[in-house]
Amino acid sequence: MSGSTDPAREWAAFQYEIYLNGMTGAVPRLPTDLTRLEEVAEQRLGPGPVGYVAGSAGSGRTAEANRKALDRWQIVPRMLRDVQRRDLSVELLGARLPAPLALAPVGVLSIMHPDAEPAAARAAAAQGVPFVLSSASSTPMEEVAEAMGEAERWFQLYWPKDREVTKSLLGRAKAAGYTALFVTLDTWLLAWRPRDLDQAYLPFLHGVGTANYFTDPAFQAGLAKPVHEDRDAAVLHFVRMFADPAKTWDDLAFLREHWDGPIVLKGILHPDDARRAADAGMDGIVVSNHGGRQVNGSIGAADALPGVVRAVGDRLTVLFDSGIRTGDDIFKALALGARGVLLGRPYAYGLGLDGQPGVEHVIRSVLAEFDLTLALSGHTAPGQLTPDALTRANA
Ligand SMILES: Cc1cc2nc3c(=O)[nH]c(=O)nc-3n(C[C@H](O)[C@H](O)[C@H](O)COP(=O)(O)O)c2cc1C
Ligand SMILES: O=C(O)C(=O)c1ccccc1
Repeated sequence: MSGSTDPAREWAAFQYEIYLNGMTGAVPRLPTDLTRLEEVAEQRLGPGPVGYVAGSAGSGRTAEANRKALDRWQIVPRMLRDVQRRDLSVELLGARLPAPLALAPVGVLSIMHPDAEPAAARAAAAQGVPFVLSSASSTPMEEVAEAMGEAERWFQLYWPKDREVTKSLLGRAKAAGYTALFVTLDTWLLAWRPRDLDQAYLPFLHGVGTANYFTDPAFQAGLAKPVHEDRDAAVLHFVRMFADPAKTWDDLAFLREHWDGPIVLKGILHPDDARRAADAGMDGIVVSNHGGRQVNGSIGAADALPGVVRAVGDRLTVLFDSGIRTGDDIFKALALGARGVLLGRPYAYGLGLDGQPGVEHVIRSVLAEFDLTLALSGHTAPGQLTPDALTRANA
């Protein structure tokens, strides 16, 4: 998107582009109701990969709770408020963004499409939306950065056991132009995930998700033989050092020491943990339950949001993910106090179904829908949204 146009107008114009394409026979290849992406992905993509992405922890209660928590709220539109000109832009983590949206860190994207992270990152860059690169990406972080040009990029860390590897990953991320660091706190261990267990499908065992490590000098230093000479040993080493369940709040000082940009803790659900993040001098948090992929039976992320915002909303940047599927979901998360949202599975499906254009379709659709929801309910900017815009749905 060129910087000179009004982003909100451009997203609304996408609606007409879709009509026109439809009229000339160039029908959109992906659903415009983004809640249908999963069903289409299930039909068209391989059972292992789509099971990995769509799957969640245990019996799926948390993924379900995420949807219920958002559906419990309903928007109460207001009339006659001059919504002709809208400005969706926000300032987040030191960056001016065209909209309160970023693509969530999703590892192992090559299981969805051979173009993987660089394609998703290019799609994000084309829309001015930040891309959060997973440390478990299937492409080295430098290559993804290269694909993005000057566009805003953030790096997500799975915090390794080994300090040298941690320092090395942070140094590389900084050098490659990633500005903010997202540290994921809810995935020191992979949860009990029946779809993957039943299909015996784990991407690492297919050698996916190790790119940042296998290219890392500090990681390589811990191997008896080079990666290409003993790949199995390298994978085993990766699995052992990839995350560290022994970490505590005291360890955050180490990250502060080795990262001079904004640090965001991802996976906060309890107000006391949010306070601890603020006390530790963190710049932001993501209220998230990892899309329901970690603790089955846990609180729906949107149910956790108001309490966290009450506790720390004025002390650090509160972001939100888990369950966002549509533009009205973004509206609700912002009205409940989030300053921005991350989108997870929907863009992974877009990538799987149509590569970079598929991700662009998802971003443009969700933002067009958000812009229209904002306007049609009487608002012209994300900063105007408060809980007053919502009501609890009758059970
Ligand atoms: C296939 C898949 C891989 C993921 N990989 C990561 C990851 O590498 N790092 C991370 O912090 N979160 C990861 N997540 C969690 C997302 O960042 C995000 O929290 C979650 O997808 C949000 O929920 P949603 O999918 O309902 O939008 C992953 C999620 C999925 C579906
Ligand atoms: O699958 C996930 O949810 C996830 O976070 C992950 C963890 C390690 C590697 C790739 C993805």
